[in-house]
Amino acid sequence: MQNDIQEVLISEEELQAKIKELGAQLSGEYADRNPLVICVLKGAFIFMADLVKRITVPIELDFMAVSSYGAATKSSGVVKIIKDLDTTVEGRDVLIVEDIIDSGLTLSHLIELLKNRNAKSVKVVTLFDKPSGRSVNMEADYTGFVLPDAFVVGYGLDYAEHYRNLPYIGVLKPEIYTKE
Ligand SMILES: O=P(O)(O)OC[C@H]1O[C@H](OP(=O)(O)OP(=O)(O)O)[C@H](O)[C@@H]1O
Ligand code: HPA
Repeated sequence: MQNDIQEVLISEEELQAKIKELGAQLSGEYADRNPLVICVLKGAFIFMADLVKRITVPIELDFMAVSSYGAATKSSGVVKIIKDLDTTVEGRDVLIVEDIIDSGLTLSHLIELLKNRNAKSVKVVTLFDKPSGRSVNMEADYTGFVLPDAFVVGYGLDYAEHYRNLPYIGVLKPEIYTKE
């Protein structure tokens, strides 16, 4: 698995230091608001677990599974909801936890959905942002790292469902996916 990685971009230690900072910022923003913190599965599962341990104020959690990449390195453009929330968002302060914003399609779809369901506020924290990939206008409220134009894996992010369990973020060797 490690042999398929061209370069480690962000180490485990750098990830944890940034997540601690984000947790402190969010604890300030959401004190006394009991936000509904929504994990966008599958990619954000590790970030969600590490982030909520760094939030020191009361929160509630929920999970949504969304997919648009399949076994590809470009978004299909069709955002499929595979698992919906268990909780109603009406009147709630909602914080979406994403692993990466690339084209922006997943988040623009989700934000519209949650606003249509009458959430009181919808904000986004993303660990990674790849601005070079954007096809729609989309900015997170809180961002961990800005990434270069490369397909990355690890720390929850996959290529064809593999590499999610790498503890760091790495650039995948292009020969792994050029047969697409
Ligand atoms: O900004 P975008 O171009 O929409 O890309 C970002 C989304 O793509 C990935 O999810 P994917 O659809 O691969 O599903 P997964 O989380 O199950 O891997 C990632 O986890 C984000 O949710
Ligand atoms: O660079 C990426 N890697 C893995 N999953 C992704 N989903 C959007 N961009 C990426």
